Amino acid sequence: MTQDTPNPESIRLAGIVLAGGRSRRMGSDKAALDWEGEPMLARVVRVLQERCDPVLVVAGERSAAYQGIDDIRGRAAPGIDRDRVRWVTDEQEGVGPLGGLVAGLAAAADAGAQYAFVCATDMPLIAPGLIDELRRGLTGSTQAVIARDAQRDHPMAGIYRTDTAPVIADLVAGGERRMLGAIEALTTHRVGVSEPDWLVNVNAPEDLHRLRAVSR
Ligand SMILES: Nc1nc2c(ncn2[C@@H]2O[C@H](COP(=O)(O)OP(=O)(O)OP(=O)(O)O)[C@@H](O)[C@H]2O)c(=O)[nH]1
Repeated sequence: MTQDTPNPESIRLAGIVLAGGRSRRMGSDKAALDWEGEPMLARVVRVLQERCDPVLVVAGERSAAYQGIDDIRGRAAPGIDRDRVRWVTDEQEGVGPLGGLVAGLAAAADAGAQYAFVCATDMPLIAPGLIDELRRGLTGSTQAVIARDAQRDHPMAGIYRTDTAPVIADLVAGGERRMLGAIEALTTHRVGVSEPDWLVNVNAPEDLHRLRAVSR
């Protein structure tokens, strides 16, 4: 069956922010870390809301991020429309971001979205332009469009069809834990993005210090 290439401008995109995990290398909850005056999670949600509806924040109840998420839920976060944010809990704890991806895609499908832009909470330089460039890479048969830079593929920055949730759930059930495992199993298109900074993520305090120094 051939599928028509969707019109990139008319695709309704949900947003998924993977925000669980342990933040072991950082030593504190990455979602709650300050970036230019706001928690990183709040920043990422605010940027996604420029292109995605709803935005789904996915984390496990025991994850380090829960504190940060609760802070953002409880506090007035400027620029965020809280009615368009949903909070999704990992179905299975401890299987890492791939488990969060399954829960997020299933929730996005329930919300009526055919596609979802997926990213991580630890990407403080993310911008709507990244979503626009990925969206233009979608064709009818594409199950995932992910960003790549000169070094590598970035499955944490991609648009996924929401009907791939069961495929990825099967991978997780089979023991797969790598995000790359998902894109190897799907019909994936890679897009070289014009601004590699959009893809920068911070894992440890030194990453954050370095990025703050160069962003000044
Ligand atoms: N929903 C969900 N998100 C996760 C999970 N594990 C990691 N993430 C998110 O996926 C992104 C990349 O996570 P990693 O840096 O690989 O893992 P981490 O647990 O955050 O950090 P480390 O403990 O230092 O490995 C981050 O935005 C995390 O918040 C998980 O089990 N569930």
